[in-house]
Amino acid sequence: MTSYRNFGVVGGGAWGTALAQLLAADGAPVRLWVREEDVVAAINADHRNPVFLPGAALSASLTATSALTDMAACDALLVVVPVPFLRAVLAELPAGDAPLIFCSKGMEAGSFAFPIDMARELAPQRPHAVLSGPTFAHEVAAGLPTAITLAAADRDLAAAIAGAIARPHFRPYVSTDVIGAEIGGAIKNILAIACGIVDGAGLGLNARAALISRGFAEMTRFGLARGAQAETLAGLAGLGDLVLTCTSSNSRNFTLGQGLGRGEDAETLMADRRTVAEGAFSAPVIAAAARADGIDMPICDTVARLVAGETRVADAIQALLSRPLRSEGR
Ligand SMILES: NC(=O)c1ccc[n+]([C@@H]2O[C@H](COP(=O)([O-])OP(=O)(O)OC[C@H]3O[C@@H](n4cnc5c(N)ncnc54)[C@H](O)[C@@H]3O)[C@@H](O)[C@H]2O)c1
Ligand SMILES: O=P(O)(O)OC[C@H](O)CO
Repeated sequence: MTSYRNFGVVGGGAWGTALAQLLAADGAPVRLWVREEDVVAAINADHRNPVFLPGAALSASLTATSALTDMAACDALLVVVPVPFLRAVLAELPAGDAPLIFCSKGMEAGSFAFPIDMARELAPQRPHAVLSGPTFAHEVAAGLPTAITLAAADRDLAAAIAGAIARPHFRPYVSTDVIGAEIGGAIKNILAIACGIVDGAGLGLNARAALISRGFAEMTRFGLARGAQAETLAGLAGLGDLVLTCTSSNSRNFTLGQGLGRGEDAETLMADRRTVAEGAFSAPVIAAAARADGIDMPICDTVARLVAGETRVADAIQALLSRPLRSEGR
């Protein structure tokens, strides 16, 4: 079985930096591609990422570069670029056959592509995998216990990557259900915005539990229709991540929702921020994909309309609560 030792990480936001630190903590050399020159300089000089992961001390063996060509020497690449910018970065990656392990959570506007779909188009010669689950970056960087799904169509590839990135406190579970892992991560972000809205609007914990449960029903309908396995959606990359992000103000998606719930408008909340709330990008895309496929996803659709400023929170809640009664299995 191939063993991967020379990891590169593409994307120096909070999650890319935390994953690079995970792999470099034992002194292994890890190369991190970072778009922002000030962040490259801070990582190399001070071993810190003050913009995206303040507070985490980084190993000296983690070095940053702003040149994607420097990633050519790596034998596996973790790709951690937010989905709206992913296509452009993939197109600039140097050619090679090192596997790409996608760690971003979302669906691209227009194409309805998940990261793996973009990779099949732009880097078909490379093997592909997905890493997704309940993983706040600052906790992983701090070495707190974490479990995650590592999915690849080729089980041997998934097992080889899982073995190479596993650490005593970081436990990947192997799966071949790539689409399930991608769908779980993309949809939980949207539902975290919904739960933040409920929190910000002071609607109570019953409402939050109802949203998590009915939101999971939406994730399951969408996933099963696209060939995902129910056990993946009920696992770390689906329900596990849904519970984490829907219950914590450490989540950027949840805090965006809290602002919306307090009556602030989405444009103001998202202006000038350097971090991403992927759910705001994915909500209209998943809602449109579901509509096109005839899949009922009222919560995701409502989040999409709230983020677009097309409805007000009070009206949206009223509309959701006044839908016709139905069986729970639907
Ligand atoms: N932060 C977490 O705890 C966490 C955990 C798991 C998964 N994720 C996922 O990882 C992905 C990256 O999130 P993050 O938290 O690392 O990012 P972040 O919010 O910390 O930082 C934003 C990132 O976007 C990049 N960016 C901004 N504009 C860009 C452009 N035009 N072209 C290319 N890149 C651009 C920045 O360079 C930076 O890397 C997202 O899909 C997120 O859902 C995040
Ligand atoms: O801060 P969020 O909402 O992007 O969530 C971060 C991770 O996806 C949690 O698993």
